[in-house]
Amino acid sequence: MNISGNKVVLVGNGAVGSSYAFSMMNQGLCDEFVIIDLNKDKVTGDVMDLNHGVLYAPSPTKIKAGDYSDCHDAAIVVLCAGAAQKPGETRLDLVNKNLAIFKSIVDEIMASGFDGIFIVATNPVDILTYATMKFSGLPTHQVMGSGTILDTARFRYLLSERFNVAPASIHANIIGEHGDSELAVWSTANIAGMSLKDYLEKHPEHDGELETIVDDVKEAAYRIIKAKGATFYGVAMGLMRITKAILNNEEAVLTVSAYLDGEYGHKDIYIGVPAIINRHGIRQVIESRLNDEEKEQLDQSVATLVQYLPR
Ligand SMILES: NC(=O)C1=CN([C@@H]2O[C@H](COP(=O)(O)OP(=O)(O)OC[C@H]3O[C@@H](n4cnc5c(N)ncnc54)[C@H](O)[C@@H]3O)[C@@H](O)[C@H]2O)C=CC1
Ligand SMILES: CC(=O)C(=O)O
Repeated sequence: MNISGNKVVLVGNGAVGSSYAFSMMNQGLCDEFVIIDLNKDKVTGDVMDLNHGVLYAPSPTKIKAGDYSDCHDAAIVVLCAGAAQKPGETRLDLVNKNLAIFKSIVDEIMASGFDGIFIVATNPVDILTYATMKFSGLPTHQVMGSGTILDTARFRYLLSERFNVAPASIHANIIGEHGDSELAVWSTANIAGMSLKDYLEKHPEHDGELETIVDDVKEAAYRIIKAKGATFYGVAMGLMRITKAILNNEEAVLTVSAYLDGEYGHKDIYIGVPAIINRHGIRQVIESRLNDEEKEQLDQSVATLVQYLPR
């Protein structure tokens, strides 16, 4: 596995990919950032535009247009290529179209000799992450998806608004499919070690508000797509956060789409769960304690995804 250098290659420079490129440049996280897309004019324009902002970034990134041969010495390849949902479509509706696109992209990347870490964002992300692992033949720890990193951020933002506590000080996760069957792990959610259940007993004015928060998380993408056609800033920050955890060898716990090999009672599936991320990719899936209702919901989410896996 290639764990030297910090070159990042982005494949898919649409709304999500270009927002990710901007957040990466803004944070100055890597020395070299290469962009690949079928739409070469858009890449040319974005590369110029991004480079014109580098002076004001905390440290300089060399940003350039590239092709698949650039992946050979990349530490990370981020996949944002493919079709996005139209209003009314679910993420799972995109599966056949995006699996076909991914087969050709992943084959080209592997032909370059790539041996780094894949981060997948394209939907349905859990299925495409599994497909990337299968198409690439890389070990499961070198392939991850953005999973529920965005849903967890939406959840913690909404909780922070409700309780007037910073999102970073709220410990609460959304797990499962990045999609309609995802679930909130309420049983372990806490603020400074105080469970949300205990917190609510002390703040009865918030009683009954929590279930609407989960609905708001699940509906967020549909509402944003209806309002402006696509969602991209939130996921771009989530992708940047995962990239940072890898490049800085952080051992950070993030809710990514990770391969389950018996954890939570499931095998041979990628799904959103908390996992420790470091320079080697996924070091370990964390098995949070779930209550019976949450376990049942996670089982349902796995059952939903299994039907779509390419076998
Ligand atoms: N995981 C998550 O949390 C989120 C995932 N998404 C997903 O990200 C994906 C991208 O969404 P957008 O950027 O909004 O779509 P977009 O349509 O703006 O961009 C897609 C890009 O992929 C490129 N592309 C298509 N086929 C290609 C190929 N064979 N090789 C290279 N480039 C190719 C297109 O030229 C285009 O630039 C969608 O599947 C969307 O559902 C979007 C938001 C959140
Ligand atoms: C589009 C999508 O997957 C999201 O915003 O959650």
